[in-house]
Amino acid sequence: MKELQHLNKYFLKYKTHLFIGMVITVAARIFLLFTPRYVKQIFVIVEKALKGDIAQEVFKAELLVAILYIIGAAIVGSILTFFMRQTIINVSRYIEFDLKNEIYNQYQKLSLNFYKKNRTGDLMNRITEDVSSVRMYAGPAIMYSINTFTLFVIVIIYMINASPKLTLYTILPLPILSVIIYKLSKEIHKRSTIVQEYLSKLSTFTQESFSGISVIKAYGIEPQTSTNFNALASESKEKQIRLARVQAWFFPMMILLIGTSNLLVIYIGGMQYIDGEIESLGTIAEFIIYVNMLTWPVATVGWVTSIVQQAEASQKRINEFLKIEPEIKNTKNINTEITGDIIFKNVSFTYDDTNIQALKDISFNVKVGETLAIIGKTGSGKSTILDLIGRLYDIDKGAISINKTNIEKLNLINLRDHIGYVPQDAFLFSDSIKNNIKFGKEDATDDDVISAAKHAQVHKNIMKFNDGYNTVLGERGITLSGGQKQRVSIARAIIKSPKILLFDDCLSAVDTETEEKILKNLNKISKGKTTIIVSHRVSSAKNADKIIVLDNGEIVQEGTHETLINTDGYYKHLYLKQLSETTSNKF
Ligand SMILES: Nc1ncnc2c1ncn2[C@@H]1O[C@H](COP(=O)(O)OP(=O)(O)OP(=O)(O)O)[C@@H](O)[C@H]1O
Repeated sequence: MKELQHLNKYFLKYKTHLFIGMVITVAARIFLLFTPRYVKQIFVIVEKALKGDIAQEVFKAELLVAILYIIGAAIVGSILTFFMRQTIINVSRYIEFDLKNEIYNQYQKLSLNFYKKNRTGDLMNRITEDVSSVRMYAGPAIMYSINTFTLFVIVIIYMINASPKLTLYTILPLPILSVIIYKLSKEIHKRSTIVQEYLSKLSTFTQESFSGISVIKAYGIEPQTSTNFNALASESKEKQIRLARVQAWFFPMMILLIGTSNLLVIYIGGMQYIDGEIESLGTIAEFIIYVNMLTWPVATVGWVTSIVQQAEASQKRINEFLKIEPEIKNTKNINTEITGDIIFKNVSFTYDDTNIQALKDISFNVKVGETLAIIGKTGSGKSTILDLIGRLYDIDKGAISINKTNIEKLNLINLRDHIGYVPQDAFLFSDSIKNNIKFGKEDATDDDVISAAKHAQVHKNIMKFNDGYNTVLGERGITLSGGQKQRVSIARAIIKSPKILLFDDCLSAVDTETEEKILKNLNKISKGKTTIIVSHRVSSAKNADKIIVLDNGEIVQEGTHETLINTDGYYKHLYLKQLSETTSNKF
């Protein structure tokens, strides 16, 4: 129960609801317990009438009163049961909502490294499956526990009052029932966890197949994919059948044990009646109802125990994530002015998970209003530099400063707010084009959106769609071409009008003519801003104020386009190669 203490703050938050729920639960049980007592009463009245102890009119009147009591108590009890669920189960839904938000907010705070170390499925499971099983504890488990406790205490008092001996025999099989249900619930949970695992394997498999359907079709591997799917589905079916087998025992076991208790009541009660130990057959009827009333609550003791164990395990997994301190911490809460003067001083950086040293002793600076281009072979560390400016990772050695302040001392939110970043792999959300662009600036007007799209040279393409800017993009923006996606992503960065613009090879999918136009526009809008362009193309770099060439995490060349094309090295080689490609493309 240690892990579940995390929920105490929520129980405290909803204490009024919970208290009302508890009072209603107790009241509902009290009313429902009227039935057996009045059933007995009816037996007594009938017995008296049969013996001729009461007149016909009195008999009818007393019978009517008893029946009305039973009906009235059942109605009130049912209404209270409705409100019992409405209060306690609702509280569990509120707690579920709060907990999901708490986990989601924590996820948002955690750094990229966390996402690399944990699989998406696991992250999803904690916010869905684990929260669901915790909710079962916060709602049904608590409700059934109060229910069982109240019912048990009242019923046992009533039963002992009526016949202590009969009480003993009646409740004897109940603990056995509880233990059996506990064992069954545990087994059901074990098997249903396996079933869940298979269901998520199946959905991951199908999701991947649908996302990669073009590759599957292009390679003609549909039959192989179907065979793999069938194999997985058939394993999943086996697990489902194993689960159904153990679930099938649940009700037969309950019926068997209720039957045994009923038989004991009738047999022992009958013997006691013959021996004159109990006065009326009504007591036997009353006890039969008690036994049936007790069976489900007693069974729930086993069930609730298993729910609490599952919830404890789930909350433990949730707590593990909630306790993680974000690696990248915001050390300053007040905003610091950011103008975009960037200095890298002897920066080295190694990725934790791969142990790859991506940057080795890098030093450079970009002044406000300047454009820096970074050129280099694939894997040379270009994207890493951009990630470090946005403090997606903290560095091992050296210092990165903006406005002469170490970025670790800047307000993180403010820093990222001043950066317009266009990643290599443009990610668009399943939303309208307009909202995808506005993502960078929530309060942007339609005119701002259009202007950003024009600067990114994508306005004309957007206007060709029937719904224009309201065109909804499918999963990962499948209705757009690679180049269009890149340009929407550029518009998203431009609209923010940030102090620092970071472009990570984001013109790779557009033709050189469009690239030229975009670069010209960028030149206009980046006045007074710092721009860093990562590229494999000399055409993207040539107009930059400064160019650095990276190789294997080190700066191997540095200068302007003019100086670099006149110096032997990677840049000149690349320039000549791309120049000859352009020339040959013209013919
Ligand atoms: N998230 C990461 N985790 C671990 N290693 C990484 C990660 N990102 C990059 N690396 C490694 O760091 C090195 C530099 O990668 P980086 O992405 O910075 O290169 P790049 O020059 O941008 O390459 P490209 O031109 O192909 O985009 C590579 O060896 C890469 O494998």
